[in-house]
Amino acid sequence: MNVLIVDDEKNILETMAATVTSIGYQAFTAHNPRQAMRQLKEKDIHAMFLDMRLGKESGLDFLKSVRNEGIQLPAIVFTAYSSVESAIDALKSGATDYIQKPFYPKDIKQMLDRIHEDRHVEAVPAKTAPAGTKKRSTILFESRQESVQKTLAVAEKAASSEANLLILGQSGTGKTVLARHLHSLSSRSQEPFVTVNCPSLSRDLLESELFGHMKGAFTGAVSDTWGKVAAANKGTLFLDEIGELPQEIQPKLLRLLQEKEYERVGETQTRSSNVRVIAATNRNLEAEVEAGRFRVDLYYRLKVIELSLPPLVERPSDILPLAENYLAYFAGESKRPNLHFSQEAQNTLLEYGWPGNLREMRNVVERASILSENDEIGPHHLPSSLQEREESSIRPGHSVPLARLEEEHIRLILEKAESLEQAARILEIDTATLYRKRKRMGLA
Ligand SMILES: Nc1ncnc2c1ncn2[C@@H]1O[C@H](COP(=O)(O)OP(=O)(O)OP(=O)(O)O)[C@@H](O)[C@H]1O
Repeated sequence: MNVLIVDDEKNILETMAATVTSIGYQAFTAHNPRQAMRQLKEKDIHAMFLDMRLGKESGLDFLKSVRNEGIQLPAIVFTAYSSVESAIDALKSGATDYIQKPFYPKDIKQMLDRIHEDRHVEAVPAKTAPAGTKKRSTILFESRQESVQKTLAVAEKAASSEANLLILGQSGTGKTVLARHLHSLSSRSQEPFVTVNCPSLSRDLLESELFGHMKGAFTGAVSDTWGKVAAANKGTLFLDEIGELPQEIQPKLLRLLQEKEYERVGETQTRSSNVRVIAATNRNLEAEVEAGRFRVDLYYRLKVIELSLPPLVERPSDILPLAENYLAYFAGESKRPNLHFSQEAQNTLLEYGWPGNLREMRNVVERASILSENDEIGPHHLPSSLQEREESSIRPGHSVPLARLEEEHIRLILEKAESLEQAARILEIDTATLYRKRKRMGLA
């Protein structure tokens, strides 16, 4: 991934370039808006770090002109000035995120890794797209699976309400993508969408990241700052991995949700906020509540509307459409429009358990599209983990009685599922029926 750093200070440019290179990405630098614009137009730049102040020129004016040129790459703005206005201005001028100085290499790494992962999600070319070009995307908000259709229908209705939303699902099932989608469908879509990743910071830093702090509030608090609650004002605050929210911060978040009020760390003045909260978790929050690790009142505040994204293994009828959609994207990227899966490859995709869910599938399809030497993707282009299953002679189309096929299918699903209830949902039969079948088959 190619990263452009735009700053008028030579030492920042050099340090940032060294940091970006050490993370494993390619760094390009520019001292002023003209140099930066030239690089954006001439090179294939995938992400940009930009200072608010570029000598006498404004970084945000430059960002606006970049957006006016139709260049849509992710842009992160350095804000040295600890005012909430600067963060909000940055987001309104088209910044994807902002980062306050001083920052650490791990902050840069986290941001770049996220952009790298989202690159195909956004599917936005860094260079100006000619007018009328259809934007390709790997994202598919359609499903043939009834459970997902229901979730998407509720999501569409809930998007326009002001209710807090809780998205549940294993890692890689698309919680973040859905949260962004909900924001884009809401009346807040023109305002910022701000993400806070709850487990990535220590308790103190997370509290300050959320609410901001006053100079001297804790060791390392060298200046006053505003947090992401302030930056998300009028927009959406996305709390990722909410199940990891430290217990000390939970009452403060509850107050924000209930009273729409908060205080910066180290300050007594109460501030009011206008944010809509979308939270996501891959944990069983109900169990966290029962174990006393998550406040029950906060849980109920967050889950006014709950949206559950099932693991891919519970969406068997979506496996091929999703894989085909990814393939169409990568085929377009590599200008090989006839790229397709062989029948055998399709069977392998269908039979795999997809523990990494949609994220894993996208990576598998991207890899296969790179490895295939001609237009057909065969099973040998798929990672060996997809083929490592017990070869069974009991398969559809083989000469086996129907009852044996049913038995084998139930056995495999029971092996993969986390509970009898989950297996019953996948099989679309009720739990009692599955219980009886399992007993009869001697699998209990
Ligand atoms: N609706 C979708 N259509 C196609 N691909 C999707 C969709 N949603 C998610 N993905 C793919 O899955 C990847 C992971 O999505 P996302 O980050 O939203 O998952 P997550 O549930 O938030 O994961 P984690 O809990 O690990 O943060 C995305 O980068 C994208 O490639």
